[in-house]
Amino acid sequence: MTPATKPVIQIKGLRKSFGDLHVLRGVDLEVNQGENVAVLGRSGTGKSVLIKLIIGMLKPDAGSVIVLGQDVETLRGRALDEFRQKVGFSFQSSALYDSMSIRENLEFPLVRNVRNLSRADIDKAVEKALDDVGLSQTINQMPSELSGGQRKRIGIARTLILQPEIMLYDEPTSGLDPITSIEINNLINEVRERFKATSIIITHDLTCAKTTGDRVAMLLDGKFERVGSFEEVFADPDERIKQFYNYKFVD
Ligand SMILES: Nc1ncnc2c1ncn2[C@@H]1O[C@H](COP(=O)(O)OP(=O)(O)OP(=O)(O)O)[C@@H](O)[C@H]1O
Repeated sequence: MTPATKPVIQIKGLRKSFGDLHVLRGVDLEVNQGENVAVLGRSGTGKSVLIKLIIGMLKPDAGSVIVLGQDVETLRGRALDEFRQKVGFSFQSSALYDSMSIRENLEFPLVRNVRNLSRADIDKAVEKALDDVGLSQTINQMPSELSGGQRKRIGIARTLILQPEIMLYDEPTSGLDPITSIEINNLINEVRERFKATSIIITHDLTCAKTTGDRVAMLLDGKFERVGSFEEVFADPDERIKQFYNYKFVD
């Protein structure tokens, strides 16, 4: 197997229900090293549940999630902490601490997760992470002084600072105007190029899926009904796809 086709996320027969609500009904997906997969689905179809299963925040009812060769369900304690450092999760809300400066927001995951770092190491890592997302000038600002797009970038920088092997983006463009969305899409692609990271991008945004996804996986009725290039997934759309994605998108 060549490195280009090495699967780093392997999901098989994954099922998850909450009482009578059968959210995931047999999800299968393989994501290869260095690949960006965009997961599209309507609100409430289980995209966040899927992410939580991938990072071990939820347990599957059936099926398996193997990430970086480890069965996520079996990870506990320190092994789970180490695993979560390799899998960066960028929240929909950016989840910045409003009372902390941008510098302090970026230091936070480092200080919490990496032991024995010197002040100089921390400063260097923060400066590099900010430079990676093109926002060096914001280092001493507060989150409230930044635009929505800048906050999303800082959220991504805060995830990148731990140099994860996998990036999970939850709605990276939600609430942004089309131009700022394009900038975030470009950043997601740059992250793949520069860090050779493997990414799953959860989105409702067709432009985001088209721009960032090497492949697109369409979650419908608890399963990935269609997986392939954007063009393949939207060729010959059935009624369920047409109903929700019948609008124009930016190229
Ligand atoms: N811990 C939980 N307990 C009970 N029900 C839950 C739990 N987590 C999610 N659900 C339900 O599972 C369904 C899928 O939720 P999920 O958050 O994954 O949707 P989503 O596709 O991410 O939606 P959105 O695009 O709106 O964020 C929803 O009906 C939700 O209410």
